[in-house]
Amino acid sequence: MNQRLGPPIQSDRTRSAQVVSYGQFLSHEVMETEIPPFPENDCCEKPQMDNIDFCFPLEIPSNDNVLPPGCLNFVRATPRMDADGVRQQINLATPFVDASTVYGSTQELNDILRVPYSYLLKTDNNLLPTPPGVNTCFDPVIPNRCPVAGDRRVSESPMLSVQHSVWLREHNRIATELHILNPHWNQETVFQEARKIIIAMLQQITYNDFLPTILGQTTMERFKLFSRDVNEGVFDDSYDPKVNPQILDSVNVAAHRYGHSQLTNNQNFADEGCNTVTINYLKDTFESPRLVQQNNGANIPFLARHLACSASNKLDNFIADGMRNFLLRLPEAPGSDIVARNIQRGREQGVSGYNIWRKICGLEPIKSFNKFGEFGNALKELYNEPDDVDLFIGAMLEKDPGFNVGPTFQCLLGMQYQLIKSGDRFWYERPCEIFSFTEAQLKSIKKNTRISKIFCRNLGIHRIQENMFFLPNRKGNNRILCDEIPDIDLSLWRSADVDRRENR
Ligand code: HEM
Repeated sequence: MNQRLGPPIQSDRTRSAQVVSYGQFLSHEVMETEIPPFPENDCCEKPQMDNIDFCFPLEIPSNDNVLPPGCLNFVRATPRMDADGVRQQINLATPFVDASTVYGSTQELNDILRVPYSYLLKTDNNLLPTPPGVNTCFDPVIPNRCPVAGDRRVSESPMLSVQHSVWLREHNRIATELHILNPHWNQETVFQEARKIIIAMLQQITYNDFLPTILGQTTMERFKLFSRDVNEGVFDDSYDPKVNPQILDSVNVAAHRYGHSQLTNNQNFADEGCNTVTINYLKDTFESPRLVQQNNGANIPFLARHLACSASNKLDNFIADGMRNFLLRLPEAPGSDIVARNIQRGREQGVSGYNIWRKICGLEPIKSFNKFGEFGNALKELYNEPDDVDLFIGAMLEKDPGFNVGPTFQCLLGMQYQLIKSGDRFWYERPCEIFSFTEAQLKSIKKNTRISKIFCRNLGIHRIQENMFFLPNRKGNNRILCDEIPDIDLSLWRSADVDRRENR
């Protein structure tokens, strides 16, 4: 279907590749649908292919430009019945922005990731750890060492592995600083305080720097997503115990997948001057941790500069070739097609069509194919009625004057991020005697957290634009020395009893 909807490359003039990669990291932070593993489960093989509770294979038509005609494997999400006997799916990740990508969503994984009896997370030569016996590699042919992180999709793309690496290093850096500042704290206290700071930084960046680049100012304000402005006060108690913070199916199968359109075909290496020095193709780098691991991680600064310096693709209905024709082509061709998978995932989970969601969002349903503009005719050949149009397809065709996701996805994502903020009992701005930051600490987090500084501190880069989600050519966002970018003041975590002892 998506071959009918347009060319694959549409460069964004303002957003950087970091917007895309952080978006993927964030989507993994809040959701992972449980799906039985494949290729172990092949829905193109008899007899399971006829088991409609388990399999929903795709049929590739004979006129497909790339994929061979016939059956393409597609395994349905693991089912669970709800109290009303309706089939539902399981989210293996915690839905909150709580750094589960760094620390894991289960105690069992957290134990694997931590150095025993220490405040540190495990590393392998300062790279993501590769503990023996834990195999997360998807690629059975290329002899990679398999990195482990809080989310098992860590190696889906090299850019994603960079996001995981930067937060792992930041945890260990902060924990080491806290230990130096407070030598009397036990290891567990240091670990948990560092974790609390990491979660706060992720929440601060997500809700104040990242989401506005996708949803736009108006939607941010409409859903009360921004953190409280430090000029109006530091703490904010947004917690509502009545809120159900789970991830909506419509967000899982469609709205949060908007980022598939932003991916470019390249994940290059860039030098200190932002020049591309090596071209890496997306289609060759899925599930390939070796690109990040080579020469003890020497490629990481080159990948990090690519994220800062290169443009993302536009938020629209065009999808890069690597994603729609060569997706996860492991160990060999044929690959898969992300758009077909997104549509199929929506259908297997019974998610309502595009027009229903427009109505829920207070938008007029689209009653005629002509209203889809230049793509109306293509849709007319593919669907019987406008009401049949799948959510992902219809919403990705919407245009937004600010070049953000269109109004339907603004509504769904706005709603979702409001739910996981107001349903979070440990939200970083909450005033609470037991766990909250001090006023000075929280103020420093709010004023001085920058994803660019976190990259500088941990990935060996020396110049970067302050707002890494936008390209450096934007007015007021020129590349500057890392030292010029503000930083959280960790000395605010030195506990009073340490000061007292030193003043004796
Ligand atoms: C190279 C980069 C990427 C690759 C290889 C990739 C690949 C995939 C694949 C294979 C799936 C499962 C499809 C299915 O069977 O349902 C998926 C799901 C998903 N993707 Fe991506 N994706 C990438 C980037 C992104 C980005 C940039 C975003 C958003 C900003 C995103 C958001 C999602 C979401 C929300 C899901 C559903 C997750 C779940 O429920 O487990 N992805 N992606």
